[in-house]
Amino acid sequence: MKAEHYVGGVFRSDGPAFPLVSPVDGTELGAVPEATREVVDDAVTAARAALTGTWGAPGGEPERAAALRRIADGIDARFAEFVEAEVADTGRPREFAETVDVPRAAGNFRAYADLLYGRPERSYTTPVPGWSVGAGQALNYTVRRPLGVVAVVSPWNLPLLLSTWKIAPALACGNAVVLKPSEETPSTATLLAHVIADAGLPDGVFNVVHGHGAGAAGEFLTGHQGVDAIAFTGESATGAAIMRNAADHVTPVSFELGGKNPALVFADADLDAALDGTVRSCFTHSGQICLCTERVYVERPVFDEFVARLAARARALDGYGPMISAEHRDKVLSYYALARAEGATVVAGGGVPEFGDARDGGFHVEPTVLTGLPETARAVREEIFGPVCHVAPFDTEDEALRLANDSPYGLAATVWTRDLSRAHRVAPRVETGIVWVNCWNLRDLRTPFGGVKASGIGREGGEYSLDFFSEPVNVCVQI
Ligand SMILES: NC(=O)C1=CN([C@@H]2O[C@H](COP(=O)(O)OP(=O)(O)OC[C@H]3O[C@@H](n4cnc5c(N)ncnc54)[C@H](O)[C@@H]3O)[C@@H](O)[C@H]2O)C=CC1
Ligand SMILES: O=C(O)/C=C/C=C(\O)C(=O)O
Repeated sequence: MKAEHYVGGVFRSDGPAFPLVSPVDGTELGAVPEATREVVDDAVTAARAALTGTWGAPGGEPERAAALRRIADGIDARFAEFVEAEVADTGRPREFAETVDVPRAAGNFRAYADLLYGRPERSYTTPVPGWSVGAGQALNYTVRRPLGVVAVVSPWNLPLLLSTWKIAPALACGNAVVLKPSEETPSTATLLAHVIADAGLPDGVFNVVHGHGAGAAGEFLTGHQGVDAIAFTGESATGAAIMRNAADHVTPVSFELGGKNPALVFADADLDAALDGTVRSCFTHSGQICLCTERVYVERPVFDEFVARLAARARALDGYGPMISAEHRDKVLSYYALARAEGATVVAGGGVPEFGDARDGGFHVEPTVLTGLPETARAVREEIFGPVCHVAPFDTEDEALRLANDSPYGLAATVWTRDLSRAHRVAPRVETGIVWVNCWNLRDLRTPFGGVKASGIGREGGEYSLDFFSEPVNVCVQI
């Protein structure tokens, strides 16, 4: 699929082009148009114009829910093309795109078509006070209206899943959307625009502009006066830059940012299950999921066994996929070097795999297990976003919690224990937005999703997204 902008119902490719590079073997896959300020202006103008139509009008829920279902059906109908595009752009295992990315994208639209009907609003009856005019009562009730034009800025790690996770609730609430996908992974966004065009949404309700972030399309969009809200997933430092840019227009933001996620493995855990879970949470998509574990704390009696078995599993991994770009591979490798310099023992991996085929031109790194670093080490504190974890021992529950919470981030944690009381005691004390007990990345789309501290602002999912993407308006009627 050739990457194109989609603006006001029209596909276009204006702006200088930049190359799209395969992370698997470094070959060029195609060219992507870089949206200029004019293209971004056109997209915001088209989105604003669409708001004057029927899309976000009161009572439009049935029409919007039907449209979201047509989009979901359209994704299903082009399933193979979406899989192809996501695999080519990201280099991820095909099975991951087939079982996670594409089904979940359709699922995001279906979930919000359903959720539109499940929203009770409260009403309050208030006595009219003596100092007011007349007597009797007033009835207060809340109506929800769309925010307006929503900018969605999405990352490269789960391009379709994460963009539709924001687009679906934004559209459900009657907003018009301008999507700026990552420059690294533009293809499924263009394909989605075709599906949305075929689903018959009014022109301008959904728009896509391609291009880079800082000093380019992302910055033009998030600083645009015509944008009423920003939903962003990506690096925490980028979130801070977007906030500064949005401050002039006091634009509300919903942020899903980075993490340095801890796993706590207690000695009473089912160690096989904890190992399986930790292999998944550290190495799925080569660690390029914001929910991935990078810090593992293991109770001392099982520490040596756990490290040995985790390292063996890491060494045996195959087909885990490359880093997204040469730049990101170099960043991850620089952390491997830094960890060594900081005194780490490299128990598994630590380098670049050799395949003896075309993949040697790609951006692969080895799954890596480290031990022996102090908690102050940069490799323990900073998000690496690669297939790497540091494993450290602990002796008490309080120590485990102290270690887990000593982080600028607070996105997701996993706790492995057979002790039910301990699980319920520990989970609320971990300073993250999500705590998984004896599992990882089990998702119910109605639950609050997001992080604390530098890991984000606000929550996505279910009614939390519907709340962000709509404005409550209180109507007070004297009766
Ligand atoms: N928490 C998460 O889900 C993710 C975290 N990351 C982290 O970010 C690091 C770098 O990856 P990137 O793709 O470069 O993440 P990023 O945060 O730079 O990019 C995410 C999106 O924001 C846009 N963007 C970048 N700078 C912008 C700006 N100043 N104004 C507006 N938009 C801007 C990008 O074009 C992209 O669409 C990774 O190494 C990882 O640490 C990356 C992807 C997802
Ligand atoms: O990696 C991220 O940024 C977020 C991942 C989110 C999911 O996997 C999810 O919503 O299920």
